[in-house]
Amino acid sequence: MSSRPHVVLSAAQSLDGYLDDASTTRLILSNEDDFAEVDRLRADADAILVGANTVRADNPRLLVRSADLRSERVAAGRPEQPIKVTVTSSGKLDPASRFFTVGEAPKLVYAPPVAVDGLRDVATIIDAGTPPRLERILDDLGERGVRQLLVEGGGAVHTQFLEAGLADELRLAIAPLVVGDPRAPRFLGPGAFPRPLELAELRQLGDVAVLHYRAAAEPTPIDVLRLRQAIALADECPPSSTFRVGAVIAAPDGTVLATGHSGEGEPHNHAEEAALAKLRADDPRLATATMYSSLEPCSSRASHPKSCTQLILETPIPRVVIAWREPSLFVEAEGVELLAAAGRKVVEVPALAAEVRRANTHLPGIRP
Ligand SMILES: NC(=O)C1=CN([C@@H]2O[C@H](COP(=O)(O)OP(=O)(O)OC[C@H]3O[C@@H](n4cnc5c(N)ncnc54)[C@H](OP(=O)(O)O)[C@@H]3O)[C@@H](O)[C@H]2O)C=CC1
Ligand SMILES: Nc1c(N[C@@H]2O[C@H](COP(=O)(O)O)[C@@H](O)[C@H]2O)[nH]c(=O)[nH]c1=O
Repeated sequence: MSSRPHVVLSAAQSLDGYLDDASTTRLILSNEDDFAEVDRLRADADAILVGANTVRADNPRLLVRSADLRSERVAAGRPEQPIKVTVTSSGKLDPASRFFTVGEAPKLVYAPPVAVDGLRDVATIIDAGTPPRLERILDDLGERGVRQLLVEGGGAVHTQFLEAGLADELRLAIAPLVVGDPRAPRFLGPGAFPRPLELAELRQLGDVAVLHYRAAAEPTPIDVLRLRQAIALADECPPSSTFRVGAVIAAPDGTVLATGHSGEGEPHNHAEEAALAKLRADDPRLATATMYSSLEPCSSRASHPKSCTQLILETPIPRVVIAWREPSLFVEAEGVELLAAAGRKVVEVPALAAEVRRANTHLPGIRP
C-alpha cells in the first residue's frame, strides 16, 4: 500500500476570518509577495486540491505561474505542472471551466460515479464513496505517486481536512481587511479539530501577516479515525445509570482488532473489558496495538474484580488514546496516571471530549 501524501493547507483570510466577500467577483487578499510564496507552495506540490465551490466561484487555473519554478520542476524530473484535483457530490461542474481547459496536467474529480457523466471527456473521474471520503482520496492520490498535496480551499474543504486530522501543515495569510458580511465564506466552519496546531513561523510580507502552523505528531490521523469510531460505539450501549463508553483496539496501521462498548454481553461490562475479552491474552498483535477509549479507563470498580486500567496493564498494549478524562462523579479516577506510571503512552484528545459528554448527559452535571 502506498503512503498518503503530506497535506499542506493554504488560505488567505481577512482579519475577521473570511476567504472572500459575498460578491460574484473574487476578493484578492494576498499581495504580490504572498502570491509568489503560494506559487512556491504550488511548485513544491505534486497535486493541488480545491473544493467544487471554488472551481465554480473563482474559475481558477491552478497553475505554477513562475517560469523559473516550472523549469526547476522539469530539471528535477517532475512534470511541469502539478495534478489538479477537485471533489464534488453534486457533480455540478462546468467542463468549460479553466480547471479543465487550461494546462496539460491531469485533472482528477472525486465524485459519486453517477453525478459526473458530463465531465468524462475532460477529467478522470474517481469514486471515493458517496459522498467522497477524504481518507480514500488521499489513499488514491498516494497510489498515483502524489507525495505532497496542496489544499487551496475553500472553507468547506479546509474544515473537513482539519476535522479529520488529515492536515499536516497550514499556511495562513492574514490581510488587513474586514469583510464584515456573514454571507461571505469563512476560512473555517464549526467542528471539532482533534490535532492541535503548533505555530512554527510568523512573518510579515508588506501588509500581510503569514502564519505557518504544523499539526501535532499525535494524535495521528489513524488515531483520530479510530477514536471517533470508539466514541460512536457508545451509541450502542444499553440504557445505563453509569458512563456510556466505546472502545476500539487497533494495530498501528489502523486495522481494527476488537471493539467493545459498555454493557456489551453483561450489563456491568466496560467497553475496554468487552473489547479485550474478544482477543486471546497471548495475541502477539497486542504488543504493538493501541487501545482507543472514549473515556479514561477506570482505575477502581465495585461491580467487577479488575479495573480496566489493570486489565490493560496485564496486556503488553503500549499505547492508550482517550478523548475525555473521567470526571469525579463516582470515584477519583487515576487511570491516566497509573498507565503512564507503568510506562504506557497515553494520548488525550480533548477536542473530541464534547462528543463523549454528549453521550453521557444522562449523568448528573454532565453537559456537552
Ligand atoms: N482566500 C483564499 O485563500 C481562498 C478563497 N476561496 C473562496 O472560498 C469560497 C469557496 O469556499 P466554500 O464555499 O467553503 O467551498 P469549497 O471550495 O470548500 O467547496 C465546497 C464544495 O466542495 C464539494 N465538497 C467538499 N468536500 C466534499 C466531500 N468530502 N465530498 C463531496 N463533495 C465535497 C461540495 O461540492 P458540491 O456542492 O458540488 O457537491 C461542496 O459544496 C469561494 O468564494 C472562493 O473564492 C477559495 C479558496 C482559497
Ligand atoms: N483569493 C486568494 C486566493 N485564492 C485561491 O487562488 C485560486 C486562484 O488560482 P489561479 O486562478 O491559479 O490564480 C483560487 O481558486 C483560490 O484557491 N489565494 C490566495 O493565496 N490569496 C488570495 O487572496
